[in-house]
Amino acid sequence: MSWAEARLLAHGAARPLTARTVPLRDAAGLALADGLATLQPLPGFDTAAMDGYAVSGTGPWRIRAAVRAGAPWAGVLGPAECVEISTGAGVPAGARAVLPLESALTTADGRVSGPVPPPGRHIRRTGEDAPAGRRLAPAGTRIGPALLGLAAACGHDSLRVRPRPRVGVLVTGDELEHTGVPGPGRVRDALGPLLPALVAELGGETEGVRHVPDGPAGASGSGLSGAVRAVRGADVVVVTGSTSVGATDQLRRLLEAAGARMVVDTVACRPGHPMLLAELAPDRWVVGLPGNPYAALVAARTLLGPLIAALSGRTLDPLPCVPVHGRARPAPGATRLVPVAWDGARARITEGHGAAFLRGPPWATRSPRSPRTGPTAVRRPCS
Ligand SMILES: Nc1nc2c(c(=O)[nH]1)N[C@H]1C(S)=C(S)[C@@H](COP(=O)(O)OP(=O)(O)OC[C@H]3O[C@@H](n4cnc5c(N)ncnc54)[C@H](O)[C@@H]3O)O[C@H]1N2
Ligand code: MOO
Repeated sequence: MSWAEARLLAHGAARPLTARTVPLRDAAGLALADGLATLQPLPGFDTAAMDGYAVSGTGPWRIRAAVRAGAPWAGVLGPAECVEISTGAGVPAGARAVLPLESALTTADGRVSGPVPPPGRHIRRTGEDAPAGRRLAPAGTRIGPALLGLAAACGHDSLRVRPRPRVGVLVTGDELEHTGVPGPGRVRDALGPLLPALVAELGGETEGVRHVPDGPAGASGSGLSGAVRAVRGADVVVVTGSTSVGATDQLRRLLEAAGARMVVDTVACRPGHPMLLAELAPDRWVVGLPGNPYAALVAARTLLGPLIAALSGRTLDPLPCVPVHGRARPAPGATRLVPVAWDGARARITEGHGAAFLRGPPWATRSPRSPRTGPTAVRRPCS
């Protein structure tokens, strides 16, 4: 299976989690379950955009009232009349424009004079940004700070969202140490710390990280199969370091014995090819990541990212197609996955990306511009 196909299959495998309604303060980072429509026109009334005078006809203008933000004035301006007005206040009926304070003079008889502003000057018209009912974001949009502000501006107190998929992490490997500098033949666990942060970045929530011995399940139910059963309440169980064909690599045997449905079983990419995705029971997913840390990272981006996006009701972003420079070993018949840092419109391969090493990946950066807004010559989506 090609790398591109594996990504799409992982995204296509799962249906979105059941939607729930949450207050705005709890919605950051989640995905909209429904489109976001505005409950009122934006802005909701003709609004002064400058401190000054809302004037009618030509001057000099007689001042009828002082209008402040939040306290509308119900009168109607006639010719040569004005109100003193604050930025953000409602512009009264009959006003043609706002004359800024800096352009206005007061005459000896207390009237206002100044250049006649063109119609509509410094007035934000009702619904100028969006009429009431307009859909401003589709279902599946990830809710960032600006979208929260927009939702509030539209009059919403809560949003229907998809909850964060819950991910249980099982780290296997009898050679692993979880603190300090490992002794001879021992290895420091890099994935226990890496995965919760990656899961959060991908839009999920880690239920817990458990360390599981390599040995098969004994009568006590210990071992990987017992550990997978013990992860309750998670939508996805991620297992690291048990994907190969060695004596201690039990994940495929365990899945087969449990009657799991394999969705992705080995991918034509380097590193990370032993990765897998299986449905253990309806709506319960297992992602197998290779033990080599960089291989695990790319495998998680290949399968876990799209799976979490699907469970969250989000679409998969198209991949940008850009010129890349730097050294990468070709992988005949497979996709070579390398960390890249953006270097203007090009991507530079960061050194130190062997399957077992994490020296290069921390320097990888996301695209500085969306593939949809960048110059098309260098950012056509890859097929
Ligand atoms: N006969 C074959 N052997 C291997 C093949 C193969 O096709 N045939 N594939 C190799 C590739 S590629 C990979 S990747 C690994 C995948 O193996 P596992 O997923 O079973 O992982 P392990 O064997 O347990 O570990 C591999 C390597 O990674 C280190 N490791 C494991 N977990 C961690 C961790 N949490 N933090 C840091 N390092 C970790 C472990 O010590 C090993 O060095 O299989 C190859 N073999
Ligand atoms: O392909 Mo393995 O996944 O070399 O680390």
